[in-house]
Amino acid sequence: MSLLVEAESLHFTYAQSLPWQKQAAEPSWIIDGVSLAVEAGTTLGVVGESGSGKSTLVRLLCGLLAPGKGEIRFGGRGTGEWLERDAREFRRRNQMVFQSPASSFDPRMSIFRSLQEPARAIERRVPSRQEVTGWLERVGLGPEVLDRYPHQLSGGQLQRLAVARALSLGPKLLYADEPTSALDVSVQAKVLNLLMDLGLTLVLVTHDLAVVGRICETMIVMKSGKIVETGATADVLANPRTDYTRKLIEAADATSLF
Ligand SMILES: Nc1ncnc2c1ncn2[C@@H]1O[C@H](COP(=O)(O)OP(=O)(O)OP(=O)(O)O)[C@@H](O)[C@H]1O
Repeated sequence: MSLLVEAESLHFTYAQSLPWQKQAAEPSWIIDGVSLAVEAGTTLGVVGESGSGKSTLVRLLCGLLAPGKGEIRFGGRGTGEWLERDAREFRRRNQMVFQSPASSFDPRMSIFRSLQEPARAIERRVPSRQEVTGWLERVGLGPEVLDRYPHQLSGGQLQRLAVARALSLGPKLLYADEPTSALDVSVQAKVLNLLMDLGLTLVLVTHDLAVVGRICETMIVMKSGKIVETGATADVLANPRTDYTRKLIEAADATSLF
């Protein structure tokens, strides 16, 4: 067993007091003492009601936000140290796919140019058309999309392209924040199957417990910035220990399309 990500007693708040304001003794934390571990090659599901801190937690784990207290380690090394000494390598290994495929792409750039961007920015090189076409194969798209612009593609195609772009740097870990919630039901399953088949370590934020049941080995349930339940997905779903989780499961059963 090898742990890829470990977080210990993470705390975070968006509130930043100005120098002349008195610092509250203890701020109200948006992420409030979260500890977790993600084993390499597995999928962790992050669920919880709206505003419980799921997206904030993911942004902390992938280094887009810095914790107020606590520690995050990636491959055994603190993210602070990664970002100070090897920020590019850290970014290369940790990639994200966001909820809204349309806003993930610059409307003024062709898809070809957009897909070249991470390699230009992180690896300082310009990938060839042939190389980019190879990335498209992995997500089941043909080269005809390369000369199009985002508005000329469907949400499902754009989300596949967002996955292709995230994979272009050969990440170790993919964070996917509600990657299918902006998509039609008919294409949700396709994007999920794609994520499942990648064989990568995946942290998946979703409100859809049916999806977690299908593709995540372990899960955490968040409420008000805290983890209220964690464990093997099958155990948590079969024997929820809190009313909160039970209600999330009931709500999911009522709306599940799987
Ligand atoms: N940039 C920000 N500045 C200030 N507060 C924020 C910011 N982003 C999120 N918040 C607040 O932090 C809390 C957690 O938000 P977060 O987006 O992490 O929750 P979430 O569980 O992902 O919610 P959802 O399921 O609705 O996306 C919320 O109270 C939210 O209003």
